[in-house]
Amino acid sequence: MSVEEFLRVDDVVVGYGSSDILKSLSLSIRKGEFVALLGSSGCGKTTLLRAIAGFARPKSGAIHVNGKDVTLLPPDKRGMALVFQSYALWPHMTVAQNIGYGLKLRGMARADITRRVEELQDLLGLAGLGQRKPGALSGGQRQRVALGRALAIDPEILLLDEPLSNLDARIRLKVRHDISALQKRLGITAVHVTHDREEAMVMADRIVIMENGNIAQQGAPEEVFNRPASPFVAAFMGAENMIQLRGTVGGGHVKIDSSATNREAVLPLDGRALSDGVYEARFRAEGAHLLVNDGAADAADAGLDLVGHVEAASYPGGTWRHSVRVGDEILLVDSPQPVAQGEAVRVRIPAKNLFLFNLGGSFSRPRQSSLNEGGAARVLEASHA
Ligand SMILES: Nc1ncnc2c1ncn2[C@@H]1O[C@H](COP(=O)(O)OP(=O)(O)OP(=O)(O)O)[C@@H](O)[C@H]1O
Repeated sequence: MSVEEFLRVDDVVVGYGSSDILKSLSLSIRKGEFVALLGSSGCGKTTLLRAIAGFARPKSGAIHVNGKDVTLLPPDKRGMALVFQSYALWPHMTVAQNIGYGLKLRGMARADITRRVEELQDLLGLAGLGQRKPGALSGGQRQRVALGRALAIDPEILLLDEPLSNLDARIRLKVRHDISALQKRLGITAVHVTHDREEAMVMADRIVIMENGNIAQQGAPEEVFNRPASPFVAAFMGAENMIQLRGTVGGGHVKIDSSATNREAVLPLDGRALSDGVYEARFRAEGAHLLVNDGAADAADAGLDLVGHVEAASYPGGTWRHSVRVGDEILLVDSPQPVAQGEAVRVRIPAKNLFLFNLGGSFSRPRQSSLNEGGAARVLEASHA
């Protein structure tokens, strides 16, 4: 185990009954690192968190913390704390009693518990609320009490299972910030499960994108966002516009053949692993420019031009969003100005905003990634490590 690694998950297989959800998954996390597990519903994020916490026993593989094998240790012997989306606070206990609960279980002296609870209340902006019951708190305050209860036991590792998903948008931003600041200040290693891409981007040092019980890609937020390794990751990171192109590779460039729906383009390969053939191209609505199709020469910078017409425009705020028909595809493209329905347009995608992946076989319409199928509510243990 290298000094860098603090939490290591080695080839774990975890399943329920005969079906394996995590299929030989490995992951290592540095001390003090904040890792977000991101992925579509049912891909195994919570299962991984539960395995780390000790609530799901791997069929094979091992989990180490600071060099020690914890695979068979019960949850309360792992130096970890888990915070759920449902706060699971004791309704009959006060804020102070909830926060101090784990310490009482551990037999800490009453005066020490009082001191520690007060410290945590101050740290979490809950000073003065110690005698309230959870029913008399806002959602954000309740989640901070849950966090306080988790932190009271001085965990080395904080496991967060969508702790913000029950909060309204404004409070969510605040608690998001609070958790990040606290985690950095205390130097705790954190693993955070979320569906929310932006939340993962702003909170995490590293994002781990999961797909069907495997890791599809991991890296710093900007790396995963700007250099997705697969169509799935690109789509998951918001590049949901998808078209097919044909091209050839040579001299550090990829030459995109012209077609009924795109002009010829020569783009720098820029590290893309491509070979001649058919490509799945992906880009974000905000990554393209919408130009009235006036037949003007291409701009000097490398990019791809698609040709189509506007089918609809709406104003979600900030910029106008257009549905643009390009051949058989409907693409979403943002623009600071509205463009009228029926207008012929060019969709210009700068090379750096275009994600290209080789497609095996012939020129056909690939299956759309289904990112958020399912979504059935899960029932989690209302206990914490
Ligand atoms: N106790 C269980 N018994 C049987 N199957 C389960 C159990 N818990 C989870 N599963 C299944 O394991 C798979 C992965 O579930 P998991 O909760 O890890 O996914 P997730 O990525 O956290 O999903 P979500 O984002 O919806 O919370 C799903 O197909 C789920 O139905």
